Amino acid sequence: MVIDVRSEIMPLKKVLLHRPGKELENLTPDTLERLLFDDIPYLEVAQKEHDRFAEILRENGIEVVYLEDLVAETLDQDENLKVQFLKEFIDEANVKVDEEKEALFKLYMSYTDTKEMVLKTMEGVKYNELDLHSNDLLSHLRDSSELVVDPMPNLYFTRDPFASTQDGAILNRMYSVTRNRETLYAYYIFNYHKDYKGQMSLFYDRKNPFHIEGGDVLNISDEILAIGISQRTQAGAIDKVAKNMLFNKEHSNIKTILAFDIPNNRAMMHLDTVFTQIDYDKFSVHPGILGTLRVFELTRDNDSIKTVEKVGTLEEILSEYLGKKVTLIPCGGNDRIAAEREQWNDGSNTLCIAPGTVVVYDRNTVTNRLMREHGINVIEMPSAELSRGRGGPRCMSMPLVRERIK
Ligand SMILES: NC(=O)NCCC[C@H](N)C(=O)O
Repeated sequence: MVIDVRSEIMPLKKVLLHRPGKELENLTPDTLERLLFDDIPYLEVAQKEHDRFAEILRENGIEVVYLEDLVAETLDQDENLKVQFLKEFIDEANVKVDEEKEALFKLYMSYTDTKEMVLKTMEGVKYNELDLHSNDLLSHLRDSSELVVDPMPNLYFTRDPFASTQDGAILNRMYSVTRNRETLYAYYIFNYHKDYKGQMSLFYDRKNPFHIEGGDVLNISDEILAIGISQRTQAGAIDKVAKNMLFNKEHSNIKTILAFDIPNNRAMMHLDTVFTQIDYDKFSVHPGILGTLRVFELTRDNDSIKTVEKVGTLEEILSEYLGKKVTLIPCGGNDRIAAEREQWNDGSNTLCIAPGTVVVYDRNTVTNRLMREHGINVIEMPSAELSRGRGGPRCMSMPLVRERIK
């Protein structure tokens, strides 16, 4: 199977990453908020940190594949497909002038190496890179160093444009314009790459009206999917996923979807910024959600879906559905200042690569020590520059294959 993901913790065998590129250098102070960053990373160091992340994964027997490579392989299969992709990409890039669209197409097609072309689509384009000849008022007034196509700096957070689950993926419509453009890459891989086309299920469509993001989706077990109702994921999207997965015996064993109603704010933008599973019975959690939570249980009821509201603490709810008592390890411990500091720097956003083994940001020292005190094998990665994008190791990875629970 090209995709086989039925837990958050079983040994990770294959994972999708994107190495941060020049898109980070097209961030400017006045675009940070719109492009969802809190500062401008130092690209060379961010790349070194990301290379160490990939090296840690490979050292643990995990096959690392890069988004840019899969997209290039897809488009290299057929020149017409490359043209079709570029036309669709330019349409979704919000370019308003026909001459600029034609000049963009010419620029992208001028790349003889398809991977370089793909990286250029990710990086963003300035007017002074285009061969433009118009002599209208617009052309006289535009600043040639301005961007005609936005960069996509969030692409290294491969967790979000789609969510692997069962034998396929939830291919998302995303909350923001800047990130929704990212989902076109996965669309082309899943529908045209020779290894993926027809070899996997799609449980959501990027053209659906409601937004959902992969950071909100946790594979609690082969039969239970947890999805956050958050700043990034709407209830209507969860209803649609439920219809596509609870009545699809051939491709989905999911029997229950748990929709967690979490605070709608940037610090807790996805469910995986407030809790992640790190062992069979252990979770790293943000103390801010240790109180009573609203969770909705969606299950099949003959030909319809039954939705029941459950009220309880995260510990009670997870213990009930996992059928065992779970331990919640608070991010930053019991010190509120440390908890807020380390949650902001994604201390809860761990990537579990095997039961009890997690990759974490080195900067969250209190949380990392606490996890070790609970017997967790904590593998630290450098994070000073990568964390400026407000995502952690789980955000920066999308599992494609995990071993199944025996
Ligand atoms: N799963 C995640 O928590 N992803 C983090 C995404 C960070 C990115 N700057 C965003 O705001 O979407």
